[in-house]
Order: sequence, then structure tokens, then C-alpha cells
Amino acid sequence: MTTNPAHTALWPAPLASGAIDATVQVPGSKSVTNRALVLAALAAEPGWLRRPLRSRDTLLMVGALRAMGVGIEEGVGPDGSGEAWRVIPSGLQGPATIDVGNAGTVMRFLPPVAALADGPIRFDGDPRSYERPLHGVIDALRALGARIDDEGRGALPLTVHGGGALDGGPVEIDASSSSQFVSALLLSGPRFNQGVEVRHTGSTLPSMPHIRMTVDMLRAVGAQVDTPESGGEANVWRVTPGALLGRDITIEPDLSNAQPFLAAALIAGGTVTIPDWPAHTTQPGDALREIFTEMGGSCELTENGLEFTGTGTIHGIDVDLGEVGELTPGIAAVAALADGPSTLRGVAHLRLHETDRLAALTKEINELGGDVTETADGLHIRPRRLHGGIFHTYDDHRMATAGAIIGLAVDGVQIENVATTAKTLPDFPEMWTTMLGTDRLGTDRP
Ligand SMILES: O=C(O)C1=C[C@@H](OP(=O)(O)O)[C@@H](O)[C@H](O)C1
Ligand SMILES: C=C(OP(=O)(O)O)C(=O)O
Repeated sequence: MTTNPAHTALWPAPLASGAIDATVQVPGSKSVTNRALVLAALAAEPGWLRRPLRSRDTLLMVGALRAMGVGIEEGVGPDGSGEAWRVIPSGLQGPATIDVGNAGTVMRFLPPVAALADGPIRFDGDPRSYERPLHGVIDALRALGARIDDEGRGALPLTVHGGGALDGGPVEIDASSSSQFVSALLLSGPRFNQGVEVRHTGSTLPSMPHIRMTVDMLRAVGAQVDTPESGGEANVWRVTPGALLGRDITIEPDLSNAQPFLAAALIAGGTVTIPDWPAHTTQPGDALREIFTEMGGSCELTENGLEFTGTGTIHGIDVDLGEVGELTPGIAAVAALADGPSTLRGVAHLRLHETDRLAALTKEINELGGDVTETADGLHIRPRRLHGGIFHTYDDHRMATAGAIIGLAVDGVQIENVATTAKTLPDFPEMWTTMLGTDRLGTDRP
């Protein structure tokens, strides 16, 4: 949880001056875009991604796949509508160097792809990427036949010495620190000689919706995925070897990135509409409909999208966020403004996200006068009257949006390095001020 001295620019978070009435078009999902890119790159024929997210994490994925020889071209979709990427798979080649930035999806989903390449693929990234768990992917790939040189670190930086193919087969992993270990092995599984059977052996498994997203998206491109022992929640996934189809897919809006805008209606009152909210989705952000309703809002899925209405009165909540961990910073920010205490549970693994999110939220909310304590697996938040001050973000996009949420109700909040939102939502500051009808200084537009 270190502050990057290069990123000390301060952004005055605008106060909400009244009830909000806005429609906010949220760009594509990071998680869906990066899975779609990997699956298209591994397919046996070209495919299309329409309305992909263009942000740091997805452009890193594009750059990495291109470095291994995959063609990714700008274009319009086959029906002529919307911006799109055309992905043209090819024999994966090294040598190549891949910058993972601080993208969990890139650092975890691509080593299995690299194991299928011909030649060495070097992985490096931001300093924080060295600290994020990767051992589950490294150990599993070795067990499945890959050669990886990590100089004993069990983490980045490392080199995967791709042999052009991988045996695959059964493998056990402990994915309690990140569901992305499971997703990573499943996504490339159809291309392993024997497919893959992943058994999770740890006691907890976060972010199940993201694993369901992986399974659904694999099936949508023709892969066979079975969950043999799924009496309760699945902990074994079997992927049969086989060719993947090149599809034409439209990326759903990022529902986790819709969070700050929905939160704005909750805090300021009024209605925020998010067009194209999917009726059925594996995205964890869909849980916001229930969570933010319990916290005082109401919502309706209409032909315009999700219409979410708040009154300005916010209730505390006691909730297990283990399945939807990436929503925690935004929920914590709203909870700090509620009329009663909140307990957020099931998210110990957030200590190893972009930053230690439990420590960062505690410190930053408390520095504004709040009363947050860390628990073994989450946060207790007792709302207090907050005051202005600098809200540090630790290179974490969701810390920046959490600070902006608090700034709606608290005068004088300044977000350090709001540009870190570029990880998944590069236009956040402009989208935010447009929604509020204010300019950068928080003054009303004529
Ligand atoms: O697979 C994915 O796209 C993601 C899985 C989750 O990771 P963890 O299981 O590591 O929390 C989530 O927090 C992350 O933002 C995206
Ligand atoms: C945890 C997150 O990202 P990553 O994909 O880098 O794990 C996140 O976006 O909240």
C-alpha cells in the first residue's frame, strides 16, 4: 500500500448539488473483454469482439497477444455497426516480452497461453504485480508439463518456455487467493493435449461469478466444460480438448464500473439509468441491484436499461462480498455515508488486489474523519461526519472511484491520481462530471 510519488496530482471530487437525473453509457466489461480476447486468440478461425473495453488492462491484453503473433485489427463489426476488434489467431510464437501492468487477468490468463507458444515468453509488470499471487498458475502449469523460469519466486517476473503444446490433464490448485487461477487454466484448457481437470483444494474460493463467466464463455465458443462433482458449489471443472470457434460477440457494459454512478443516485437522490444492462449475466456487478436496494435504493430493469433511484437516505448493510469482492471499495464508500453501521465480510483476499484494499479503505476513510476497522476478512464501518482531505488511491482504480463517491457528499475531498481509473475506465472523470452536470471544479454548468 505505497503511494506512488509520481502520481500526486489532485482532482477535486465534485459535490453533488442536488438530485441526479442522468443516463450513463458504461463501456464494456474488463472481465468479458479479456476473456473474449484470449478465447478468440486460441480459436481455430477469426472472430469479432464488438464494443470491447479500451482501457489499460484490455490494451495490455491486446499488446500481449499481438506480441505472440495474434492479429488484432480495428474495424467495424460484420453488420457494419459499432466499433470492433477482429481477432485473427495464428501459431503462437516466442520470443516475446509481455507487460502485464497490474492486470490480474493478463498476469494469470496468459502464462497458460504462453505455454502453448513456440519459444520463450517473458512476463513482467508494475511493481505491485510482483506481489500479487501467481503461484497457483505457475505450480499448476508445471504439473501439466510446462517449463517456467521464475527463479524460485513463485511470482512475476518470469519466463514461460513455450514448447508449442502442453500435455494438460488433472491438476490440483488452491485458488483461495484468486479465482483467476481457475479461470486461467480453464480458458486455455481446450488447447491442451488432454484438456484439463482443475480441482480446487482450498477452503474458500472467491469470485465464483467470474468462474461461471469463464465456463459460460468457453461453452459459447464450443468448448465442453463439465463440473463433475457439483453437488454444492463446484470445485472441480473438466475441459475436454477441442477446437474453439471464432464468434462475433458483443461485450456487455462493465457492471462493476456502473457502481459509482448507481452510488451517486443513492447518495444524492434521483435516478441514474445504465443502458444495455443485461437481463442475464455472470458479471458480479449485477449483485448491485440487490445490495444497493438493501442500502436504500430501488431499481427497475426497463427497455432503457437499469433505472436506479435513490432518496439520499442510505442504510448500513451486513453482507458477505466473497462472490463479488471487486464491489467492496464502492460499497465501503457508500457505507461510510449511511445512517447506521455496516459489516463487509468474506473479502480477506482483497489484501492482495491492486493494493491492500482493506488497509487502504480503512486508512483513507478514517483520515477524512471516519471510523472503519479491519476484521480478519473484511471491514466494520461506523458512519461519522466526514470532512475534506486528500484521498490516496495507491494506483487502484476502485480506490479512486470510492473517493469520488464520498466526495459527492463531503466538501473538499481531493483524489490523488484519479488517472489510475484508466485501468478499466479511462473516461471516469469526464463521465462523472457530465453525470453531475458540473465542470472539473465542481461548479454548476450554465
Ligand atoms: O476473472 C476476473 O475477471 C476477475 C476475478 C476477480 O479476481 P479475484 O478472484 O482475484 O478477486 C475480480 O476481483 C477481478 O476484478 C476480475
Ligand atoms: C481486482 C481487480 O482487478 P484484477 O483483474 O487486476 O484482479 C479489480 O478490477 O477490482
